[in-house]
Amino acid sequence: MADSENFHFKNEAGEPQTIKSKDLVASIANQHGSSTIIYLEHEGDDTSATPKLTIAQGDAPHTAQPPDTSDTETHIIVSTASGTNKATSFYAQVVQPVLETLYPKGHLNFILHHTKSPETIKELASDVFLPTANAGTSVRIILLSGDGGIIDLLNSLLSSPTSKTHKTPQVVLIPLGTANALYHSINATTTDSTWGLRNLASTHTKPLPIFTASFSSGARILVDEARSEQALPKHPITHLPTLHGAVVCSWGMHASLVADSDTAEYRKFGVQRFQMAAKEALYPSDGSAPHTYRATVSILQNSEWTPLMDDAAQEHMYVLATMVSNLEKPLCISPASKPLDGSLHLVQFGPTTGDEAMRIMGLAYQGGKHVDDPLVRYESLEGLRIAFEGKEGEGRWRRICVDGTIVRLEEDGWVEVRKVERRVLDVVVG
Ligand SMILES: Nc1ncnc2c1ncn2[C@@H]1O[C@H](COP(=O)(O)OP(=O)(O)OP(=O)(O)O)[C@@H](O)[C@H]1O
Repeated sequence: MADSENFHFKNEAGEPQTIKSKDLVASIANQHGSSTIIYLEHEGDDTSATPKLTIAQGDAPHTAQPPDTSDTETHIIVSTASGTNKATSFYAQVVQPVLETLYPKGHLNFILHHTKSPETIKELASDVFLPTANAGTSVRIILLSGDGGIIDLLNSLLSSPTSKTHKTPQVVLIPLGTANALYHSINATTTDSTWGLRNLASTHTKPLPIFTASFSSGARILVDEARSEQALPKHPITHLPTLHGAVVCSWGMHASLVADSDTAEYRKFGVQRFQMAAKEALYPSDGSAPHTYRATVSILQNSEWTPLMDDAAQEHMYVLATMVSNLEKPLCISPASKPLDGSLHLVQFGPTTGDEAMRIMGLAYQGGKHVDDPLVRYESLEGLRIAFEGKEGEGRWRRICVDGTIVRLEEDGWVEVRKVERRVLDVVVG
């Protein structure tokens, strides 16, 4: 029997048991004619701590029927350096036993990959997943990573043309990164506390909406804690440096704090690293005011580009276009965005004091109340363009964030973001 909050079952001794429905991964029929109930137990209120997995036998209504996997090539990617390096132990302690239970025979054919470098996921996508999908085989990728893993998949899958027989690969997101914006946005309206494990038995998918960011020719990706630079992939037709994203493109305070906090030292602090870097940027050690960011920002609405404001008034602190509602589980950046709805929203505010910026961002952590603040501009759009036109001398103020990747532009550089209609990855949903 299931009520909305609790799931009831009888254990092997016939004793009644109750668990929270949100912790139930699946209740499935087993070969003994009874049920196998898979659920998680959380320690205290710390939702970031690895939960305890329980697999019980008993009598229960069935909530899932794991699909036949014989026609699908299933890959598991464990992104070993995501978040606080927990993906390896989470796979061994939680994901692997769940897969063995859901797919007693099928899991023997699943192909397991542990990442060895920042290139592993990109190489798998271009060398294995794309050719397999192009040959007309169904590919399902179980991805234990943060947003970076999805972006790596996306960009590599888009780097070569697809064939006539191509089948869009599916991805099951298991959130093992720092912010996990895409996962938390897809699940913003659900009460699922199973770290995406419930979707391991699901056959429902939705296309992942994406955007394209095109850059001026001198744009470079900053890597290795900004100690080195990399060229961006070039678009096959426009030949412009190009990145594809599914979460966010930002400049100003957001891009700076993502960039500044992407060091081994900061990463140890998990999701706190973003707020720590924000404080450093907003309260410079010399006591000066936070930086005023200067560039011409334009928005695309109803197929027309319009500057956000008069050129002389173009000063900013926060400029961000997003396809998701939540940048972190508690940080609702765009309350009007619904899961995988394909919308793009602008969040912008101008130069202000550190205290005011903290107040505005504090409202975002209260369910997205910042969008009602008079200082914040919030609207739906089809594209965003940021052109520096020599207005920012120092490179650190010309850093753009595309889903966590940091791109530094030239003094007269520019970036243009547009939604694109292309089906590259299907996300498995509940
Ligand atoms: N073994 C490894 N060595 C070096 N880099 C790795 C390794 N494994 C994964 N990476 C890279 O580390 C990055 C991890 O990014 P990911 O987004 O998954 O985690 P995160 O940044 O902690 O989370 P989020 O983006 O959700 O905040 C990816 O770019 C990935 O390619």
